[in-house]
Amino acid sequence: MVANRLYPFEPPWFSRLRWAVCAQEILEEADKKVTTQYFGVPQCLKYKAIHVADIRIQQQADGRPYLLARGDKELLVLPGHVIPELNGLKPDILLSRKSHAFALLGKLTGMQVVEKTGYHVRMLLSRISPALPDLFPLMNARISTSMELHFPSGSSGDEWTLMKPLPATVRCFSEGIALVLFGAAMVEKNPRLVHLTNELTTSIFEVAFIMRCVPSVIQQAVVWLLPSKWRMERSWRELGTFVVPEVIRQKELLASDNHNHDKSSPTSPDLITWMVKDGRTELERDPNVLTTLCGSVAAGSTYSIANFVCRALSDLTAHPDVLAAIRTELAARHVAIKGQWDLAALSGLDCLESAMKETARLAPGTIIVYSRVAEQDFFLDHGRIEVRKGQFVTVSGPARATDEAIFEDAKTYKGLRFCAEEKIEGHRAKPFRSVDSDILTWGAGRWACPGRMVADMAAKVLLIQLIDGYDFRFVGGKPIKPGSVHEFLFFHPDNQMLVRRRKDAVGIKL
Ligand code: HEM
Repeated sequence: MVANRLYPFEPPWFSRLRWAVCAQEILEEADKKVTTQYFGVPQCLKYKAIHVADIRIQQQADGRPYLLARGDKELLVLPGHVIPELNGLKPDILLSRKSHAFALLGKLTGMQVVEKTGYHVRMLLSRISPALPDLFPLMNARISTSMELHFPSGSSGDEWTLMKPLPATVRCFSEGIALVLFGAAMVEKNPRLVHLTNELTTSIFEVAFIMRCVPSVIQQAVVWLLPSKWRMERSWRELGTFVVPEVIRQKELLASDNHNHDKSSPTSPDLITWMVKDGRTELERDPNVLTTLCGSVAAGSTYSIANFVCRALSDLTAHPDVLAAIRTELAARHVAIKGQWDLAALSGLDCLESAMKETARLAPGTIIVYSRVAEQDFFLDHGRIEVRKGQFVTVSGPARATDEAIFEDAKTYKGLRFCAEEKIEGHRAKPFRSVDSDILTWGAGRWACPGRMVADMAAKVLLIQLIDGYDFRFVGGKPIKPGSVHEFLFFHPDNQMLVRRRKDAVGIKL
């Protein structure tokens, strides 16, 4: 028996639709630690008055694996405690790329090449993350200027302004991500790149989210009925008109520099420049492949950070005590560093780091994490779990992140839980940017998010200035719940909040 399948020969499309609208409830029910259980109709289906029989699934004992019908694939949901064992498996046994390309419908969204290469991932880890001290002032300037533009201006104490935080933060992070992808010179020369990567990302997600509801056999035809597919194709082509000539130009330049034996680091520490410089194989030097890799990094980054920052702001608005503690901490740091904020000054903010972890723990970007495909048969957990070649495996994020054995009062938001006196040492040793297989913000193992250092820096640049400079309030005092589609949780782009300049801001300018 399989979770989210009502009867053995149920057409997979029904599982697809249920998963698209009720993934959270389906996973939560399947995670319940019982041996055999009836699962009632998910609450959201009840509201929509769809009559389906009770879902009966066989669930093994506490912490044991189970099968989940997502509609497009049957996933083996593994217990979180096997993550260290999975981390030890070599890439010829367990691979992440295939499952990422599959989940975001690489064939339809134009990102299929990420199944063949992890070059962009390697570059983010080995070249971009170490270059963050150089990128910091440039990224900071772009994000901060955009913040001034898209958040309410005016003197402190002004009337509240009703605004949509997600589109505003997406604009800020598009500036930062464009810089990481293309470098300052290219973005200044072609400001259109900022909006273009944003448009591309939006249409990629629209195509993927809608087409995940359509049976696989007709996807290739049906996708062309979507306006977002046409928009996406246009954006990919336009992106190519910027990236391809730049790659060719840099390759020619490099060829002449190599001739002069120039082995120095490039002057601009951006993804394109590094990919051109380090590319060894045909694939890694192909301008069209590099265009796709830049587009797929944009897709994986901008909305992830924007969603996270909006969720964090919303959590802090709902918990003024946590917000006050962070403001006090920021004011103290501001005085200690005499207002000179650099990359080092963003670290060691215990309260802020704790609140960031808590938001990521309770409102992750996706409820299933550590998604991989088995390339060979193997056994786990002392031979108790058998995984067959070709099997898609995953881990339930909420089952791990809200496990009472790991987190006390696990389902309750406690923004300062990680910096409590008895936890502070562990907290400082594992700041927000660290891979943590209890919270799973970044996944885990060798394929944990390669953009986590960039995300940590960019999120703090915006969060610190927003927390110090603005007051936030819910419309009608009603807290905002995360939206969800398939396994993805998000802050809805149409969500509104009331925002105004803060009277007693200490004036942090990064
Ligand atoms: C708060 C923001 C972000 C969150 C929560 C997040 C989370 C994640 C997670 C959970 C994964 C899957 C890891 C796994 O399978 O174990 C992932 C993959 C990835 N992330 Fe992020 N991410 C964020 C920001 C970024 C940024 C800023 C970048 C780039 C600059 C980025 C680039 C990527 C890429 C390229 C992958 C795919 C890795 C692969 O194919 O192996 N992410 N991210």
